[in-house]
Amino acid sequence: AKYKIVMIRHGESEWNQKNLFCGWYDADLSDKGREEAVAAGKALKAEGYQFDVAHTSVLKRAQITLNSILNEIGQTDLPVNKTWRLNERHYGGLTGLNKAETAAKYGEAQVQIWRRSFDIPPPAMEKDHPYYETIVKDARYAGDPKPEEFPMFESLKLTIERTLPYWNNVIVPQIKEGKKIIIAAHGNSLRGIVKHLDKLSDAAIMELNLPTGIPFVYELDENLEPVDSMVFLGDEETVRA
Ligand SMILES: O=C1c2ccccc2C(=O)c2c1cc(NS(=O)(=O)c1ccccc1O)c(O)c2O
Repeated sequence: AKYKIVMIRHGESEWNQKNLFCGWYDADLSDKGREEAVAAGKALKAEGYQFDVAHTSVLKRAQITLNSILNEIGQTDLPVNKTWRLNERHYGGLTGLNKAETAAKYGEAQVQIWRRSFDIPPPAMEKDHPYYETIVKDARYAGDPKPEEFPMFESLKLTIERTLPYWNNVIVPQIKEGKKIIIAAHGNSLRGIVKHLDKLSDAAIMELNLPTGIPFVYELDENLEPVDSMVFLGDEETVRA
């Protein structure tokens, strides 16, 4: 195929481990997540991968995953682009809640509605939310997104709508220049790219749960149409809901 691009969902975070909605909260990787990241680097090294540029989110769980990989393949000097557009979906007022708290606060029926919907957002993160200041005032965002654009909640639809402009305007031109690219991001931002590449329906993309810490490769033709979709390196465990 004309082009190849590698993507990876970050390793398990400390909040994944506790089954908390994480979203834009900057949780660290768990020990397991760090091990996953190192294993991913080793798998890429074993296949001889080298890159010209990396793209990741502004959240440390994706950045540390990427750094582990670059360390394993001996490319710690690689240019890395960090953007909020590759961040995880923003879970609004649910940020920091676990399953029991969510069901207790909103009821099981509402949870099932949210769980199955593509465009119904969670409740907004209000100013009195425990993590409002930590997230909204974080210096890493400094005006991007603009204050009037800064999300306080996202549906999967909204997440995909803010990820794809970065794919189309930044990553695609680099692919066409022949750059070898790795993207280290999050379950829902990667869903946006996968949905776009494979022309998946809203229902189909909601069925797709990318495993943490396993690199996958897309081979694209000259029109950036997939020749090979989502080929996992190492032991594949594609999780389908
Ligand atoms: O409540 C939600 C939800 C609410 C608002 C937007 C999106 C989602 C969503 O995508 C989701 C949910 C629950 C569960 N499962 S759960 O009910 O077991 C659950 C609830 C709370 C925290 C973690 C859990 O695993 C999921 O697997 C989801 O994908």
